[in-house]
Amino acid sequence: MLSQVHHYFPIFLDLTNVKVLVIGGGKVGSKRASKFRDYGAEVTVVSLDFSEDLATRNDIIKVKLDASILGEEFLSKYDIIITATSDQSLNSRLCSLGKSLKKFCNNPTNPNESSFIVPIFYEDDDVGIAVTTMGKSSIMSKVILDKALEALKNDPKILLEIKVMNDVKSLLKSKIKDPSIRYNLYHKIFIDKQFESFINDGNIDSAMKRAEEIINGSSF
Ligand SMILES: C[C@@]1(CC(=O)O)c2cc3[nH]c(cc4nc(cc5[nH]c(cc(n2)[C@H]1CCC(=O)O)[C@@](C)(CC(=O)O)[C@@H]5CCC(=O)O)C(CC(=O)O)=C4CCC(=O)O)c(CCC(=O)O)c3CC(=O)O
Ligand SMILES: NC(=O)C1=CN([C@@H]2O[C@H](COP(=O)(O)OP(=O)(O)OC[C@H]3O[C@@H](n4cnc5c(N)ncnc54)[C@H](O)[C@@H]3O)[C@@H](O)[C@H]2O)C=CC1
Repeated sequence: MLSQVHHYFPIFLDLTNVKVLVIGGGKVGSKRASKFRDYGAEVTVVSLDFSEDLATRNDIIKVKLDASILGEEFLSKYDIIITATSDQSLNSRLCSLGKSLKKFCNNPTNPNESSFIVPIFYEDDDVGIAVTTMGKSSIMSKVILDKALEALKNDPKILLEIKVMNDVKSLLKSKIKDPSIRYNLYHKIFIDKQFESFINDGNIDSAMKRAEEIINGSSF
């Protein structure tokens, strides 16, 4: 797994109150600024000019400035820095300065310099799926994501089972104090044939009753 190639650890971040600086307010910068803002980050865009999309967003701070004058003091104020100007060497320099200040930096023009990649993703209240091809092709990442979503759509049982297994977890937490016993029972219920067959029939009430039966019947 750990070859010479740059590897990235996937995480799902809560961006509430996270301070994001986007440098460059063109096509790429606007899209990223909007996405990060939509997910709760406090976003500032520094650019020579701003796209129409950005101009209409009053929930994003815009600073009209030549980014080549930005230094440590300014960058220090942010948690995440995205360098999306049309000047590649400026992007590289600022991303590298950001990383030296222990900030997370994304340089969309050069994934090898980025501390994280912005993946193609889908997320709702139940499922999050993020795909990258390590910057090789965002088009192919989209193809992979669409295949995963199609597979989910064709198997509605999975979505039902996520809800049921979450209910089973709540039930276990209310009945059993020891986490290791809970964990074992959680798996026992999941692989139980009767439980599975109730889920296959969409019979949630019976599935939950069966789960309770297994919990009550276990010796703990
Ligand atoms: C490494 C990465 C940056 C990172 O670190 O985050 C990166 C890199 C590059 N993309 C390029 C091109 C395009 N990217 C898009 C779109 C998206 N690209 C995004 C992510 C990423 N792109 C990261 C890797 C993700 C992965 O591994 O899959 C998305 C998800 C997020 C977002 O941009 O907000 C967004 C999805 C929108 C959607 O479809 O839902 C389009 C289409 C469009 O804009 O409509 C095109 C034009 C067509 C094409 O060429 O594919 C180029 C060449 C630039 C040049 O020509 O100079 C580079 C640089 C290079 O390859 O050198
Ligand atoms: N990762 C990705 O998904 C993609 C990356 N790219 C790359 O991203 C970069 C930006 O692309 P676009 O947004 O399409 O370009 P664009 O031309 O739409 O926007 C560039 C922005 O940078 C700003 N800018 C330029 N020099 C500046 C400076 N010194 N100080 C402050 N702001 C400055 C401009 O004012 C402009 O708003 C390009 O290098 C391009 O190759 C392009 C397409 C997709």
